[in-house]
Amino acid sequence: MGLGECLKSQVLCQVLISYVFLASGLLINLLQLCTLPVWWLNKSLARRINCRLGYCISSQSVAILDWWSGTECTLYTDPKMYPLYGNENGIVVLNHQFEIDFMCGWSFCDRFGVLGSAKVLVKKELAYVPVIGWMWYFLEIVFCKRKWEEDRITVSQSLQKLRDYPENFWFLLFCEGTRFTAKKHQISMEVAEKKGLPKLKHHLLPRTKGFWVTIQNLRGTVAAVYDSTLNFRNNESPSLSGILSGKKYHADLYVRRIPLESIPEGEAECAAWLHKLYQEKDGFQEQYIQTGRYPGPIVSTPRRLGPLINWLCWSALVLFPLGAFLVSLLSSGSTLTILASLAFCYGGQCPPFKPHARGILCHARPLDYFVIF
Ligand SMILES: CC/C=C\C/C=C\C/C=C\C/C=C\C/C=C\C/C=C\CCC(=O)SCCNC(=O)CCNC(=O)[C@H](O)C(C)(C)COP(=O)(O)OP(=O)(O)OC[C@H]1O[C@@H](n2cnc3c(N)ncnc32)[C@H](O)[C@@H]1OP(=O)(O)O
Ligand SMILES: CCCCCCCCCCCCCCCCCC(=O)OC[C@@H](O)COP(=O)(O)O
Repeated sequence: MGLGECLKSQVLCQVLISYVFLASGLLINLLQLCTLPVWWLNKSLARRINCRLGYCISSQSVAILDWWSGTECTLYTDPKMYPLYGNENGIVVLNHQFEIDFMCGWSFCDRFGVLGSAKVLVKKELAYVPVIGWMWYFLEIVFCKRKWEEDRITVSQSLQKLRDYPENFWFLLFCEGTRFTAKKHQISMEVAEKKGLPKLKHHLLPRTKGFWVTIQNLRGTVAAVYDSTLNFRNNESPSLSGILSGKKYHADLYVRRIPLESIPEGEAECAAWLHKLYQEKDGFQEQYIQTGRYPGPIVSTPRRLGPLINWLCWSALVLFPLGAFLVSLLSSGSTLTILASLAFCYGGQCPPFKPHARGILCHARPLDYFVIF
């Protein structure tokens, strides 16, 4: 094991990364709160400031993925479409199978300059999570309760507000509505059978209402749907704890750009269109599993330095007071205080976290609970 790998596997490093994320995140949440008066004076300026502040938080997860773990994210797409990515608004339809799928999504957002403004239709529970949830509130993320009677009004209202958003954005939709597990797959295929729809092997049956309401409300604002299918090489089962301990994964993302005009307007037609899209996505996954490749060429999208620089700056800012505190603690000379501090630092160390299947958390260390939501 090299020095780098040895360092990355240290629990202390993972604790420090988490400390930087939480301390700087809360500080940024506070700065976001301070932008409230700006909303009344100049809404567009407030939104732009919040995009930058949001970037400071979400790019830390990109830095950990791209630079700390060294995970490679490869893009398969039509090179002719490449210049459009990041220069127009898009609705991203992504499969929801991996614990770190959103981190790979964020990494691609960064590579195309839309990380700060990235949007998602997310379950309401996440709005209350400090740092990420509070950041999302200021970024006008769309929350849903997964109760259509309530969502049809609130989701539409939130989407309408994005019509005059001052920056290009990608709006992410996990149409499956929940992360893939074997049990959920079995139930959803029973629903497919009842509805007379073809069975899917690698996806859950998509929920169509969120997609339809998004298309309906963002027509004229968004140029295209980016149909995106993600998988990992060599049957890797990536996890956040793996990323934190510096494990390198290999993500492959296949993106097709579908102009919004080609998507039907009526609810039933739009739903049928989405079901057909998921049947095609299922075919792409099958091809990937059989051949290790998606169709089409690979386009180079190198990781960017921005997230690393941002991460180093925030680390310096929040680690300095922590270092000063520890020095003053050590110089106090109280053996009891020093022993208590050491016990606190290492007390959270449990046996390694092992997911027994993709996406299922079965034995988590304290830090893993952060993403169990
Ligand atoms: C170039 C590079 C390109 C791309 C880069 C990639 C990405 C980057 C982009 C952006 C990144 C930004 C941010 C990412 C950061 C973090 C995000 C992380 C995680 C978020 C995870 C979530 O929160 S997912 C959960 C929330 N989202 C959703 O639920 C969306 C999908 N759901 C819907 O659309 C729903 O319809 C709804 C929520 C709007 C309403 O739900 P409800 O349940 O009330 O209604 P439904 O219509 O869905 O349900 C009733 C119908 O469903 C049928 N049914 C019943 N059981 C099932 C079943 N098991 N499976 C399928 N269908 C079922 C039932 O029969 C009803 O059918 P009807 O025919 O009667 O309608
Ligand atoms: C404390 C550790 C910090 C270390 C720094 C690393 C940065 C990591 C950033 C973490 C950001 C967390 C974003 C929350 C995303 C949650 C994804 C999620 O919630 O997926 C599950 C849902 O789809 C389905 O939920 P269910 O249908 O099971 O209900």
